Amino acid sequence: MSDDNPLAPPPWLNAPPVDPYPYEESHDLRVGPKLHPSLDGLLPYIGVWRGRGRGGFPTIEDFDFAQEIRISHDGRPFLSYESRAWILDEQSRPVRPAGREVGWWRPVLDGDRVTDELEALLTVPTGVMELHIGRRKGTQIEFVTDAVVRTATAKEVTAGHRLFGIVEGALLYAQDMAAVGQPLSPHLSARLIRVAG
Ligand code: HEM
Repeated sequence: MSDDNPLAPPPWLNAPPVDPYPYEESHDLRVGPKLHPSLDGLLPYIGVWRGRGRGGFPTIEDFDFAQEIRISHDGRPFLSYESRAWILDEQSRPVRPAGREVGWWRPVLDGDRVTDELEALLTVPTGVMELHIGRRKGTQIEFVTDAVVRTATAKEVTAGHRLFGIVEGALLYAQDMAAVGQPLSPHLSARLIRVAG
């Protein structure tokens, strides 16, 4: 790189172009890379899920929403978590896009031993990042925030609690938050069924 102009063409610019990202990512255990053994306990979550839920908070009106969650892996010891939700009217028609979230679920290892603990890093586009500590009992996972970081313009979220479970093949969760001066209170609960994977 040139010292005086950081945008000057670098000497390696003439190297051949690179192919598209060469590694597979999968939400379907029948295809793609081999699942990392540390993810065996989280295997029931891998897939694409779609369903509906109900939301509210002491400061807002209750609402109905639909949601898609994609939980995938690339062979390494973490899961990718992506969620998109939209508000529904009384006839279950889409009203507007709502919460989005991306993040990572990371099983905690003790040497080679997989523990029942996991770490989650989650980011929403409204300026909030949450670090969670999760504990898995069977297929049920309880996440509690360890830290919440916010941009200067974000709503004041100070804590979160989420319970995930797989019940009769469906993904169920309940999410509480402490925000805008309110103590930990329910914000969302939903039931999603597997649509792929
Ligand atoms: C399925 C995903 C979600 C849906 C459907 C959803 C929906 C909503 C709705 C409809 C509101 C009322 C204000 C508005 O209309 O925008 C709201 C407010 C809010 N949500 Fe969510 N949300 C979701 C996820 C989240 C997550 C992951 C967080 C955590 C950071 C969060 C934090 C908040 C906060 C802080 C408020 C403001 C409350 C207030 O100002 O009184 N939401 N949400």
